[in-house]
Amino acid sequence: MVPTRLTDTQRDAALAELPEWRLRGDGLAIERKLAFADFAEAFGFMARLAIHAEKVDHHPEWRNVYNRVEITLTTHDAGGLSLRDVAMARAIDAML
Ligand SMILES: C[C@H](O)[C@H](O)[C@H]1CNC2=NC(N)=NC(=O)C2=N1
Repeated sequence: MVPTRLTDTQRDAALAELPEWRLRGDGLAIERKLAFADFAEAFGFMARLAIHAEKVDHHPEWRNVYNRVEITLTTHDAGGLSLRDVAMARAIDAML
C-alpha cells in the first residue's frame, strides 16, 4: 500500500511531539543529528536501526562520520513525510 503524505497540519502536530527532530528546509523530510561515545557505539546503533528498518520496510537516509550519525527520514513513495517517518522517528528516539 502506498503511504499517504501528511498534510502541513498533520506534519506540524507530529513534529510538536518530536522535539529532537527538525523539519528540513523543503518541508519534505525530518532530520536528527546524533553523537555517540565512539564509532563502535554509533555503528551498533546503526545495526539495530537497520534491523528495525528491514522489519518495518522503511529505511533511513543517513551519514556516519566516526561517532556521529545524521539521519534524514522521508517517504519516497509518498514524495514527502508520512506516518511511517513519524513512527520511525519515535522508534529511533526509543532506541537511544
Ligand atoms: C518496495 C518497498 O516496500 C519500498 O521501496 C519501501 C522501502 N523502504 C522505504 N523507505 C523509505 N524511507 N521510503 C520509502 O518510500 C520506502 N519504500
